[in-house]
Amino acid sequence: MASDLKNLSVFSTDALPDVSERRFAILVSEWNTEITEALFRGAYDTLLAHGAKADHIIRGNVPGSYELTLGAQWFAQRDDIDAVIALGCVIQGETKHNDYINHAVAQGLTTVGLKTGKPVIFGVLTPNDQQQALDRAGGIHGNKGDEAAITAIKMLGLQRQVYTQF
Ligand SMILES: Nc1c(NC[C@H](O)[C@H](O)[C@H](O)CO)[nH]c(=O)[nH]c1=O
Ligand SMILES: CC(=O)[C@@H](O)COP(=O)(O)O
Repeated sequence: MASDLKNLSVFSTDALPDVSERRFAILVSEWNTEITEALFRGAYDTLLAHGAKADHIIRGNVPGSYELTLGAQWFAQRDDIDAVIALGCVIQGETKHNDYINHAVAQGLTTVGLKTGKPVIFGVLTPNDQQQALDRAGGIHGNKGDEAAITAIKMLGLQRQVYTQF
């Protein structure tokens, strides 16, 4: 398997932009809270470690991952928010419910980003079981929250590059 024994959170942090004045919203789903709290800790700590200020990070909770989309839209529509990080964990159940949630959230977050022109980061785990979730929330495969934070920072850097005149 592609992810066997790999730390999926290994990423380059070379040439990250200055985000000391950037403002971030982190949305956290309340389903599978052991996992999503670990994702939040990873995202929050990674933002701070790479230049964001604690008072420039706002957290919002949503009941489940399906609600991440509307929560992301509310934050992304704020003039004082530059990027939104959406964190959740949707574990395969007995039915296809998880598929519907995952597809809705992926498409919904994409739409919010496109409509607002702001980075809206998909930090949602879609594991088959609890162990796969634990492995990606600070376990052997890293922390998806770390990755989501770095992704937000990198996209803000690209945004600045794109909209900076020659
Ligand atoms: N089963 C999981 C859910 N289900 C709840 C939905 O996200 C949603 O809140 C509900 O359908 C009402 O709209 N949510 C997760 O984040 N993770 C799950 O494993
Ligand atoms: C993944 C979920 O939505 C959770 O409610 C379990 O779903 P299921 O009813 O398919 O077991």
